[in-house]
This record gives sequence, structure tokens and C-alpha cells, in this order.
Amino acid sequence: MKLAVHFGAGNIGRGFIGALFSQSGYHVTFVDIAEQVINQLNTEKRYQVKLATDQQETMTIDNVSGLNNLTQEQEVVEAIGKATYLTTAIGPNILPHIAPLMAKGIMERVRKTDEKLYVIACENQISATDLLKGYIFDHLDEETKEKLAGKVYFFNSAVDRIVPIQNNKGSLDVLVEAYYEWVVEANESIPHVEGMKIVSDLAPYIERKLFTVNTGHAVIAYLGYLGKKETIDQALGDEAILAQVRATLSETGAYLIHQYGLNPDEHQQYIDKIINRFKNAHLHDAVTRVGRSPIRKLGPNDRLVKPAVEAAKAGLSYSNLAKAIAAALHFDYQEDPEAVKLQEMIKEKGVPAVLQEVSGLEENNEITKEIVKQY
Ligand SMILES: NC(=O)c1ccc[n+]([C@@H]2O[C@H](COP(=O)([O-])OP(=O)(O)OC[C@H]3O[C@@H](n4cnc5c(N)ncnc54)[C@H](O)[C@@H]3O)[C@@H](O)[C@H]2O)c1
Ligand SMILES: O=P(O)(O)OC[C@@H](O)[C@@H](O)[C@H](O)[C@H](O)CO
Repeated sequence: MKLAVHFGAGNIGRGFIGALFSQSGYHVTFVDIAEQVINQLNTEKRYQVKLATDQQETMTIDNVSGLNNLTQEQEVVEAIGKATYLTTAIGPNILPHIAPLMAKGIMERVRKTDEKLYVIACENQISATDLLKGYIFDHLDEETKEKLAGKVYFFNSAVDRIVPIQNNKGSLDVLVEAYYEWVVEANESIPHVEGMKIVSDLAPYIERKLFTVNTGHAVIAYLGYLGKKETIDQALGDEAILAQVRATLSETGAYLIHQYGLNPDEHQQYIDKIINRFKNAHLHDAVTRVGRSPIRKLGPNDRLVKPAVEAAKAGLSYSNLAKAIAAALHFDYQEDPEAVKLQEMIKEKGVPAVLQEVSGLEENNEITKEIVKQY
């Protein structure tokens, strides 16, 4: 049986990427630090993926096991040695921390086999696999680097499926929305995985996804948080928030249409479909999950700042994006370490200095001025 080693046995790992590998005939070895999840994967050897629909269809995901990357390093290295795919869904900020072990696995592997290995980071970040590759390369010896060509491939990807925080402590089962899309940029044929779409240029796909699904989500989360809403669907029930989401997605849409020559009617249909996905009340998706890690979300290449900067460059409107950024700066959720840090930074340095440091926006930039006004 072919093997996929997947770092991150969380919501997307179990509910999406691991599930697709299992359904494609792979054994999936999940690697995670969550000891209880790893133990359960090894004892139960299966779990259910439940669709957040009226019918609640369920699928059994089997041929799964787990390894703890903190206590089972050698086992992880051996698993990487046998894998066809090496994937992650762990959070962009964690990639540098798992790269040394991945590098160790790759070094041992290329000494022993010429079999091809495909590395794909499945994160909400532009060029996440390229970044991961860079972190891995920092830990590879020169001999391995020379041997990688034709043996280890790194492919960027875009992943789309809403998987909320699970409300079933102690269970491996995962509630997911029915919709999913996994797009991988590869210029050659790679081993088949059910549901994986191969494209030669990922840029339009990842930007369309990140600047529609994730921008829209962020607007709802930050305005919803300010409006004391608990979940995304509840927040969307507020007409003012719904209107603000539409206005912001018109701005990102204008940029995407301008940049990639998208068909405006088709893009509007894409927006409408996504807003309907957000309305799914079965998901109970907390605004605090969707707003998590605001410093990452305010990064220069992320869902709010990048489209605002690109819209400004193209002479397009960005005032609704500025409003969303201002709302993000008010996200003071105490259980989110980045939210706590962001508030401390704002208190200490003020909004313009924080925008400069976190988002790469100069103090005299027109976008900064608009954000400060909205804030
Ligand atoms: N949930 C979604 O709707 C969704 C959809 C598309 C993409 N994503 C992206 O997928 C990635 C994962 O998101 P998620 O929602 O599954 O998060 P999650 O928190 O449910 O899962 C992350 C997993 O990584 C593990 N982890 C954290 N640090 C680790 C470390 N140092 N070593 C090993 N394991 C570690 C955690 O224990 C957890 O099991 C993120 O980049 C997210 O943006 C999420
Ligand atoms: O995962 P994040 O923190 O980058 O973003 C939060 C949500 O917008 C995100 O997880 C979506 O649910 C997902 O990207 C849908 O495909």
C-alpha cells in the first residue's frame, strides 16, 4: 500500500487531506504533537468524516495511524523514507518548526532510494510549499541538495474546505462542509489522489480563493466579533455585516478580474456560492476561529493587506478592505496569543507603527491613512 505522511492531524488534516489520501488507497501516517489524537489514531485505526448537511452523510476513513514528532523522530524519518506524498496542514507559522525533522527524513531517504517524493504544504498562504522548501533546505547537507533533482518535488497548492473547531472532545470524527477544492501546481503527471486538481499556474487559483473565501471570512469574523456574534452564520444574519462582506468582495473581485482577466459574471457567481457556504448553520463555525492569528492575517501577503495594496496600485477602490483591516486591529480575543500581542503592540506603538511592522504599510501610505480613519 502506498504511503502518505501528513503533518498536522487537526481539522484539515483529518477532515480533508488525510481523508482524500485514504479514499485514494493510501495508508495515512499523521504526524502531530497532540499525544491523545496520535494514540487514538493508533488504537481506533479509523474515524468518521461527517458532512455538515441536513442529511449528515458520513464516510469512514481507515488505513490511518499516527506518530508523535516530539517523541518518535526516528519513526517519522523512517516513514518519510517510504512515503509517496509528504504533506502538511499545520498552520503557516509552524512550518519552520517541523522543517528540521522533514529535512532529516529527506536526507536519509535520498541516500536509500530513487523513488519520487512529492511535498505539498496545504496551508492558507501564498507559496507555502516554497517557504517550506526554504526552511527544509536550511537543514539539508550539500550532498542531499545535489541529489534532490528528479527525486523530491515541491508543489504549491490551494486548499478550500471549511472545517470548524470540533465540538466532540475525545473523538477523532470530523464535521466538514460538503464542498472542497484542492488545487496543486505541477507541470508533470503525479500519482493520482482523488479530488486533487492539477494546474500549471496556481496564482489565479490561490489568489481567487484567499481573497474571496478568506477575505470574506475575515470580514465576517472581525465585524462579527465586534458585534458580539458567536458564529459565522449568525454574523451573516446581520444585514450590515452581509452588506460589508459583499462590498469588500467587490473590491477584491475588481482586483482579481483586473489581474487575471476573470469573467465578471462567473466571479460574481463564485462570490455568491461562497457567501452561501458561510451561511451553513450546521458548521457552528466560531468567529474566533476564523479571526485567529490576526498578526498573520494582517501580513503583507495575506487576505486583507495584499488585495488592498494591489487594488491601490491598479487605481481601484480599497476603502472596504481598509475597514476590514481596522476591524482586525480591534480583535482583542484574550485566548488568541496573537490577538493579545497585537493589542499590546497597538497600545505601545500606535496603529500606524503597527501597520508598518506587521503589514509593511508605510505611515504616509494612503491605505494606512484610510485604515487609521476607519479604526
Ligand atoms: N479549518 C479550515 O477551514 C481550513 C481550510 C483550509 C485551510 N486551512 C489551513 O490548514 C492549516 C491547518 O488548519 P486547521 O484548521 O486544520 O488547524 P488545527 O489547529 O485544527 O490543526 C493543526 C494541527 O497541527 C498540530 N500542530 C501544531 N503544532 C505542531 C507541531 N509543532 N508539530 C506537529 N503538529 C503540530 C496541532 O496539534 C493540530 O492537530 C492552516 O494553515 C489553515 O489555514 C484550514
Ligand atoms: O485558517 P486561517 O486561520 O488561515 O483562516 C480561517 C478561515 O478563513 C479558514 O480556515 C477557512 O475556513 C478555510 O480557508 C476555508 O477553505
